[in-house]
Amino acid sequence: MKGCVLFFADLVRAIEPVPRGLTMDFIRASSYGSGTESTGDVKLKTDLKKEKVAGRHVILIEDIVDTALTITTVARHLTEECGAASVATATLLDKHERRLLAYRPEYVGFVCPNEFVIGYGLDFDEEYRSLPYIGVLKPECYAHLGIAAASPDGSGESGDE
Ligand SMILES: O=P(O)(O)OC[C@H]1O[C@H](OP(=O)(O)OP(=O)(O)O)[C@H](O)[C@@H]1O
Repeated sequence: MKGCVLFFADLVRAIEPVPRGLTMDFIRASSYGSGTESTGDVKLKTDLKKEKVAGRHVILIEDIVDTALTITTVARHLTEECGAASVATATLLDKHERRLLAYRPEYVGFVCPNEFVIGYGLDFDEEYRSLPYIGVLKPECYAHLGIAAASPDGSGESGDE
């Protein structure tokens, strides 16, 4: 939820004409600890009422789809537990090279290279979310965690060290 809040705010204000019947809600889903890799254990926290979702068409707004563990978990929750009529995803960034689960978002802003990106909502250990742009985190910022730099070819080896 925190990652998408800036994109969400800009996106909904750009929809013309103002849609009738559009309602908004939030699900907090988190699987990243203090590192750059998903823990794979996606936890959902929400007070979304099933009756507000049942039978409705839902568009999930994401800042980034990476492994797709998060979006798959949220989409499954909305369909299987809340009874949504349909679920589509609009993501600002699609880092499809790193998919662990097959998932194709219906709406994609930009394809994202396999770099650790921060800003405009995206964080590293909760920092940098407020940057008004998206940037690539320098590997030296997370080298102390023993994490290999991301690389555009997905090998985990950085070519510019
Ligand atoms: O496709 P995935 O590998 O699951 O990664 C994408 C998710 O990771 C980030 O959330 P994060 O868990 O860091 O929580 P946040 O929104 O609080 O930053 C991002 O906002 C997506 O929801």
